Amino acid sequence: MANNDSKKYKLGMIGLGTMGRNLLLNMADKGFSVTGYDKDRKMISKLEEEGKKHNLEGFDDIKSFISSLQTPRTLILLVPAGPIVDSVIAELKPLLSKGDIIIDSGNSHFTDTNRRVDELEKDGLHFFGMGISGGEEGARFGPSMMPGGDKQAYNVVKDVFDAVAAKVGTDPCVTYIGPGASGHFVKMVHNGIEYAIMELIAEVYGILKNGLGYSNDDIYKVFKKWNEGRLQSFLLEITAEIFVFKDAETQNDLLDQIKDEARSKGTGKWTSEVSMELQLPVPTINEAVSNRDLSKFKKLRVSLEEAFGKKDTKIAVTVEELEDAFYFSMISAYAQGMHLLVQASKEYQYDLQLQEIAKIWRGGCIIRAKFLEDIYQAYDKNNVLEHLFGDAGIQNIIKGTLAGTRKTISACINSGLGIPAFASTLTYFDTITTARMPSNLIQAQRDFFGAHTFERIDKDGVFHADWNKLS
Ligand SMILES: NC(=O)C1=CN([C@@H]2O[C@H](COP(=O)(O)OP(=O)(O)OC[C@H]3O[C@@H](n4cnc5c(N)ncnc54)[C@H](OP(=O)(O)O)[C@@H]3O)[C@@H](O)[C@H]2O)C=CC1
Ligand SMILES: O=C(CO)[C@H](O)[C@H](O)COP(=O)(O)O
Repeated sequence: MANNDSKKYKLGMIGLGTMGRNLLLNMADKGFSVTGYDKDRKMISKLEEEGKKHNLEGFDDIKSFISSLQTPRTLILLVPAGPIVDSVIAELKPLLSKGDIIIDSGNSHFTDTNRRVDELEKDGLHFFGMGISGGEEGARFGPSMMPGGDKQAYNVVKDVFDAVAAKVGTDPCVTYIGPGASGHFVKMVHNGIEYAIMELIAEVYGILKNGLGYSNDDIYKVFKKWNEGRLQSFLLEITAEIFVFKDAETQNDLLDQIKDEARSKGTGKWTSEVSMELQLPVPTINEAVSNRDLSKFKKLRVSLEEAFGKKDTKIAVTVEELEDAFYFSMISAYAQGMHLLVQASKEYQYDLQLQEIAKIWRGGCIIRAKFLEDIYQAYDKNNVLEHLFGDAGIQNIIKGTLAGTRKTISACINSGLGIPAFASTLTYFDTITTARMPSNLIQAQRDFFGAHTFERIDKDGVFHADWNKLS
C-alpha cells in the first residue's frame, strides 16, 4: 500500500474471530475502507476468503497493520476480555501517535475500561468502551452497539457505527450512551438481563417437559406459537429451533445429548456483583447466575436425588397460564435491569437516557423483543421513571398476567419442580409492591443485639431502646 494517507484504510480491526471478522465484513459491505489484524494467520485467510468481493486485506504483522491506517488512526479491539486487552494495548502503544483512537468492543469489565481510559489519556490516546450485542449474525448484518466515554472520539466513527448497526424502521440500534465506562456498564446489564431470560426459558422447558410431559416436538410448537405473539423475541425464536435440531451423529435431538451443566464467561456475575455494590436488587438475574453455577454440581445432584427420591413433578396448569408466568417474569427481568441502570446513572454520573437504551435494544441485540417497544414507550413518556412497574401501561400488562403466574409458580413449588428464577421473580414483585414490609423487625433485632439504632414512623431522628428492660 502506498504511503499516501488518502489511500490508507479508515479503520482497523484487531481480533478477527467471531465478532471482529463479521463486524469488519459488515463495514466493508457498507463501503468503508477497512482492514484487520489477528495474530493467527488462519483468521486472516478466513477474512480474506469471506471478504473476497471487497478485496479485504488482513495482517498478521502489527507494524504493517498500523502503518496501513489513515491518521489519526481508528482501531477496534474485538479480542477476549481481560488481560489480553491490556497486552494488545501494550503492544500498540509504541506504534501509535497522539490523537489515535482505540475502541474496546469486547465484553470488558467497566472498571477495567475506567482504568484504561486514564492510562491512555496520559499518552494522548483516545480510548472508549463500546458494548456490542447480536452474536455472529448480529455483527455480520446489524448489531446493537453501546458506545460510551470519549464523545469527541466517538463522533469520528459515528458514521461507521450508524451504517453497520441494526435498524428498527430507520432508527439505527446505536447511540452515544454517556461518559466514562457507561457503554460497557450498559452492555454488562444487557447481558445480566440475557442471563435472566435464558434461565426463565430453561425453567419453562423444565415445566413443559417434567411438569406437563411435553416432547421436544411439542415444546417446539409451543415456543414457535408464543413467538408469534406478545412474547416475540430473539431468544425465544432461536430456542424453538433448538428443539427440532438433530445430532448428525446419532440422529437424536441434539439437545438431549448435551450435558446439563451451564458455563459462563462472567458478565452475569458482574451484574449481580455490581447490584450488591449499589444495593439495588436484581434477584432474577442473581438466580440465573446461581443456577448456572448449581448446574455444575452434577455428581452431587445425582447423589442427592438418590437420597431424597425422584419427585413426581406432574402439575395441572395450562400452557396459557405458563405463558402468563413467562411474560410476567420477562417483564420483571427487564425492569430489574433498567432499575439497576437508573441507580448506576446516579452513582457514576452516567446521565443514562433509558428511553434511548430501550430504543437501541429493540433490534440487533440478543435481548431484542417485541416487549422492548413497550419499555421504550414507557421511558419515552417519562425518562425519569424510577421503576418500570411505575408505568400505567406496564401495570395493566402485569395485572393481566398475575393469576396465571401465581397458579403456575405455586403448582411448581407444591410438586417439587425447581424454578428458582420464576419463584424469586414473583417474590420480588410481591415485595416491591408492599407498602409496609416486616423490615421494622430487623431494625428492632439489630438495635436489640448491637445498639445499631432505628428510625421511627412518628418522629424524625435516630433512636435506641433498652430492649432488655421490660416496658
Ligand atoms: N461471541 C459473541 O457472541 C460475542 C462476543 N463478545 C465479546 O467480543 C470479544 C471477542 O469475542 P469473539 O469474537 O467471540 O472471540 P473469538 O475468540 O472468536 O475471537 C477473538 C480473536 O482475537 C484473537 N486474539 C487473541 N489475542 C490476540 C492478540 N494479542 N492480538 C491479536 N489477536 C488476538 C484470537 O486469536 P486466537 O484464537 O488465536 O487467540 C481470536 O481470533 C470478547 O470480549 C467477547 O466477550 C461480545 C458480544 C457477543
Ligand atoms: O455478550 C454476549 C451476547 O450479548 C455473549 O454472547 C456473552 O458473553 C455470552 O456470555 P456467557 O458466555 O457468559 O453466557
